[in-house]
Amino acid sequence: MYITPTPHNEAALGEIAKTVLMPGDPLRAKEIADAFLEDYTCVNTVRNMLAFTGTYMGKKISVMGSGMGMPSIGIYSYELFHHYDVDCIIRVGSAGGISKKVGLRDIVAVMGASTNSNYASQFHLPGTFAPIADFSLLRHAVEIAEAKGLSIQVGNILSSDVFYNDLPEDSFTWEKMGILAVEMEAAALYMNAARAGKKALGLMTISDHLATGEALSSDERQTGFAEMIGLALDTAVTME
Ligand SMILES: O=P(O)(O)O[C@H]1O[C@H](CO)[C@@H](O)[C@H]1O
Ligand SMILES: O=c1cc[nH]c(=O)[nH]1
Repeated sequence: MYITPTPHNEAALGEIAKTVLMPGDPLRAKEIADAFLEDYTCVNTVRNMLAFTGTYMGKKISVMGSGMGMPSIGIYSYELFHHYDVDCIIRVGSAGGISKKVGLRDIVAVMGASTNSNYASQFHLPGTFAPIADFSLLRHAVEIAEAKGLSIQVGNILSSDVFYNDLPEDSFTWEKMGILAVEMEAAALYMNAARAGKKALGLMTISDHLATGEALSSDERQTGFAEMIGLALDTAVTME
């Protein structure tokens, strides 16, 4: 049974599309709607976690902020999957490079999301869960990126509960396991999708590199993110 609105989302059932793009920043959701969607309306303003629904290449698409961190995306993605009958969420975020294999502006398609969070404990599993992307979404995104000539890496990332780590060198401990980059939401999104029997994918643009200290300027982030958003939208449309 779908119960809307929720404590965090004032949209009515049907006002949110089956596919939702989720950046961490709700203002980026507005920028995405402005730049990519046609005939869009704002369907949520609760807590300023803005959500917009419009069309892209004739297909109904929503874009909504997730907030930062796993508790936040945990709430919003749960409600989208369970209360709004959303089928597919594509997280579009920034990430800090850990591996030398990734450089600034690269897009990382998140095949697996390792984590230092205990988000999975709620599922009472007799072991360790491996949060992974929906394969069909991942495959389409990689094929489209390659056709567009985008610089894309596919692999495992770290979804971290902390941005400011008291032991910054911890990040590099993950590198020996092939971790490409660090962000703060994908693992919870993938777990919620798995539990709901729905689809999720994370696409990240490398905005800074922990090993080199390099960081994109705000203008460069804008351009880089536009490539990632276009990729996410083209993937969403192809999946229909
Ligand atoms: O750019 P977004 O999507 O917010 O993602 C990254 O940026 C935030 C930290 O600055 C965290 O949410 C992290 O996951
Ligand atoms: O979570 C994040 C996102 C971008 N850059 C980082 O270093 N960490």
